[in-house]
Order: sequence, then structure tokens, then C-alpha cells
Amino acid sequence: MANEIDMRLWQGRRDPEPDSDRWHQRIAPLSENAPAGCTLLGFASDAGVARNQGRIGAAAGPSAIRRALAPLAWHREAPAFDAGDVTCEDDALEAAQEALAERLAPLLDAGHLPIVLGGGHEIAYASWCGLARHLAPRETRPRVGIINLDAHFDLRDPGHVRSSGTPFAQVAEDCHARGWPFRYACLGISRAANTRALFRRADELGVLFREDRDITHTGLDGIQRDLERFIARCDQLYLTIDLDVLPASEAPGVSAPAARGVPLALLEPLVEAVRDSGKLSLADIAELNPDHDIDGRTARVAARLVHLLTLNG
Ligand SMILES: N=CN[C@@H](CCC(=O)O)C(=O)O
Ligand SMILES: [Mn+2]
Ligand SMILES: [Mn+2]
Repeated sequence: MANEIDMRLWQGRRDPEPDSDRWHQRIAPLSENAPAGCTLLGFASDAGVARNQGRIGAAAGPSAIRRALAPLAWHREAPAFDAGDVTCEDDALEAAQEALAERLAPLLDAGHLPIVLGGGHEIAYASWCGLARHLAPRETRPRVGIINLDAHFDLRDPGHVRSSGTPFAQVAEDCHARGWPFRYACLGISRAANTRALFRRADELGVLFREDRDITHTGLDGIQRDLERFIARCDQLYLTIDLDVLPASEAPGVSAPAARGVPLALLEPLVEAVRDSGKLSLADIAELNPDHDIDGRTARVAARLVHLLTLNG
């Protein structure tokens, strides 16, 4: 289930001038006793998307993000590592989620900032389980804030089927079982793409949500303030980005492209606010489907988001 680390994906142009490195020249395979840095870990799965009646292909997402990140300019001081992939075999989603959690927890224990590359949004339950495994022995009631940039709540009832549409309902159940608060913010919601039942569940669970049409140049300041208030109530943050939050023109390579979406230019300040909060423990990027991408557009957006998230390290 855990693949060898394939460093051949890390290729790109080389400039002869000094101080001109790119990611492919700096990223290293994760080794034992590596110093803390940002660590990429792939989750090659679209089993959750298949269960959710979506377009499969996201299992190839992690490699496509690495290829798109490889030639981007390196601006970091701290190291970056590639920890390889966890692969979901056929429909063995729960086993793959467990395997990812098992890989993530020691990375968090060692002080890394893991960035998990999807993979369908079923990645989110796996990321959460890794974070919970790291936190459980350390804190009795951790105040974790989950910030999801997504057109969808992904709060479908997991009692029917566990899929890419259920991860945050699964997290809510897990928090309830542990006696931990469930703090969930979902920014970019499309009213047209979420049923009334999902809006009701979001209200019942006290979710902070903002619709795609409200995230505009004029509305951004207010949303930033709401986000900052949410962040102030948390001790650590888990950021999850579903690429279908972007307009289909910017992110065509997803299972469910957005007719409207929130442009990258408006998402970046929100990502920066999370990054610069000093509370970010874990991030993932979900739903890249290279089969439906156009000229690598969506992979480039995903790579740019990884670049942005890790810029200050
Ligand atoms: N990851 C989540 N996906 C959406 C899919 C919506 C669709 O296929 O239209 C959801 O379940 O709501
Ligand atoms: Mn979505
Ligand atoms: Mn989603």
C-alpha cells in the first residue's frame, strides 16, 4: 500500500545563475531522522469519488501535483521532503485511510508540516485520523479548527456510504465520540450544489460557511474577519482545499467542476491568513483529476497552492 518514493517525478529546467533553484533541485526523499520541514505525502485514491458517483481519475493526482510543483521557483529556507504515496487498492478505502493516518501521525509527532496530496476528498477523513492520532495522547480536548475551501459541505450521512462526500460528517462523529469540539468552516459553498438536507446538517453542527457568491473583492474583508474570529477560537488548524472550489475555467480537472466557483486570486488571501496564523498543523489538497485537466491548469493551481502554503518555511 505504501509506494517507494519516486524521485523521477521531480524534474524541470535548471538555470545556470546562482540562487536560481527550483523545487526539483531542493526536495529530498524523506529519510529517518530528517530535520523537521514540510513533507509531501500522496494519497492515491479515487475510491471515495467512485462511491460518491463521481468521475474517477483522482488517484493520479499526487504525481500530477509533484510534476507541476517540480519546476516552480524555490524560495524556502527550511527543507522539503517527499514521503511517497499511500495507494488505495480497488475499493479498500477504509484500509487506505488507516494507512495514511498511520503515516501522518509520526510526521506530526516529529514536527513536520505535512501536506497531503490527493486524491478524492475522502483524503480529509484520513488526514483527520492522522491528526487525531497525533493529538490524542497529548491533549484531552484539543481545539482543532478545520478550514475547508470547497463548493461542497461534504457532510453527507456516512450511514449510507462513506465516500468523498462524507468526510466532515465522519469527523463530526469522531469528535462526538471523543468528546472533542467539532469546529468546521467551509468557504466557497455553492447553494446550487448542496441540498437542503446538507445546509440543515451544517446548521445543526454549527458550521461557519460562506457561499461562493459572497467571496468577492468587496466581500473579502468581512470574510477574512470571520475567518480570523474562527481561527482565534482554535489552537491548531487543519486546512483542506478541494480544487472544485475554483471556477471550472481555472480548475477543469476535478470530478465536479464549478459553474461559478471562487477565483484563485480571492482564495489566496484566505490561504495566507491560515498559513500566517502560526496554528497550521496539517494541510491537504483534494480532487485533482488529471484525466479531465486542460493543459495542466488544475495541477498548476494545486502546485501554486502548495508553493504558497510553504513559502514562509
Ligand atoms: N467531494 C464531494 N463531492 C460532491 C460531489 C458533488 C457532485 O458530484 O456533483 C458532493 O458529494 O456533494
Ligand atoms: Mn467539492
Ligand atoms: Mn469536497
